[in-house]
Amino acid sequence: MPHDFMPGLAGVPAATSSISDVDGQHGVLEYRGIRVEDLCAQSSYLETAYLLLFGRLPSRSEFVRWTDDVTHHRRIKFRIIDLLKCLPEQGHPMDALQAAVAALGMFYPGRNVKDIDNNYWSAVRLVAKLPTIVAAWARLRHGDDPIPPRDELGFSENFFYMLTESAPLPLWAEIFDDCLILHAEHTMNASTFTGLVTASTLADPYTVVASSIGALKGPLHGGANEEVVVMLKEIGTADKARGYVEQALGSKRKLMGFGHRVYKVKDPRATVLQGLCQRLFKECGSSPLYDVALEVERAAADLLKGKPIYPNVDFYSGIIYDKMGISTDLFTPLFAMARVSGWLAHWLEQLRENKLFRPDQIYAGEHNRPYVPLSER
Ligand SMILES: CC(=O)SCCNC(=O)CCNC(=O)[C@H](O)C(C)(C)COP(=O)(O)OP(=O)(O)OC[C@H]1O[C@@H](n2cnc3c(N)ncnc32)[C@H](O)[C@@H]1OP(=O)(O)O
Ligand SMILES: O=C([O-])CC(=O)C(=O)O
Repeated sequence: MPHDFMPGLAGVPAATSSISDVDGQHGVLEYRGIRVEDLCAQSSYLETAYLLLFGRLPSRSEFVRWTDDVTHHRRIKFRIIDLLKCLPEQGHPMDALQAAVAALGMFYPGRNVKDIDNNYWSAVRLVAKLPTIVAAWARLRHGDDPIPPRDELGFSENFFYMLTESAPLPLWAEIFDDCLILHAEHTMNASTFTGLVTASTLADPYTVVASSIGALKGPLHGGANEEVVVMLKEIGTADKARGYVEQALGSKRKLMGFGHRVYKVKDPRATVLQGLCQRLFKECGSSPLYDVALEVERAAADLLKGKPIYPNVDFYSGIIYDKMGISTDLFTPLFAMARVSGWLAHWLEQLRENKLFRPDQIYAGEHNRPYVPLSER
């Protein structure tokens, strides 16, 4: 049956889902019906991950069990650390993360994705171990030993501890946890769709997550958070922002961290992230990058008048991570650490009524061409 071709599948539903919803006209994002602003104000990343994965907020005892399970699965096998040691230290951390996650699956080879108990433990391991892999790689590439997790530290606190060998200020852990909540899920984005296609072949969840990590890396998707800070540093000072934006738009270059397939207003996550920037700066002093970013947003609003192109989630997140001393090339791995719960929620949902993804194409090539032997070409 012929259908209209929609480049980039824009507006084409790829699944029926009850995990999250975006109202792109009004700038509303809900996870399982709860607004992200409310989750940031009242929940934690781990509780939000449970909500996404299992469809509702946990009871007290469920939350204790989930937290204990994740906490006790943070360690990674020394052979994963050996694998990371073999990778080129100048390589991108997203590639190291993807390789390590794919390799994790070799240690936990349960192939039966219909086994609900096995699936629970796969979700626990992936949520628990991604931060350990990211922190281990961040240290190993500089010749430092990885720092093992500490069970008495919360999810975000422990990540900072594994990265820096010291627990963060409580405010930093709180703000970082909110960043993870904001990045945890976002309907049928490119990396979730990638994971869903992989899931539909009944591949194991480590392969699903490894394929999603690959899609997240690109600069049109999660990789934009790194590009934004590169751009802000290149601009340098707020007074140069307008000229930069004029030049970029004049030469049809995209502003990184702006625009979205679904949002036709400012991404609500960008607004929350700005609030987090302000809380952080109140305690730790301002960031010149933030002043440049505000000016870029102002200039873009003037120059793009009439076009629905506003800051997205990637615009302000890196400014927070940069202020916390995290290297720019770790920003997209931080996104993956958070988004793994969304990817896995979609994996579990897909398995409930799986149908292999196998879309069609419109063939635009030739037919019946003669084969010309090499000697005659
Ligand atoms: C977590 C995330 O993935 S959020 C997105 C992160 N990505 C980025 O920030 C990269 C920059 N942004 C973009 O490339 C795009 O906005 C996307 C890929 C996110 C979504 O875009 P799409 O829905 O595919 O729209 P598309 O790229 O076709 O753009 C439509 C129009 O808006 C313009 N536009 C879109 N984004 C931008 C931008 N960031 N800067 C300038 N112009 C833009 C395009 O040039 C195009 O203009 P035209 O109609 O005059 O040719
Ligand atoms: O929804 C999208 O296309 C991209 C996005 O914002 C996300 O994945 O968080």
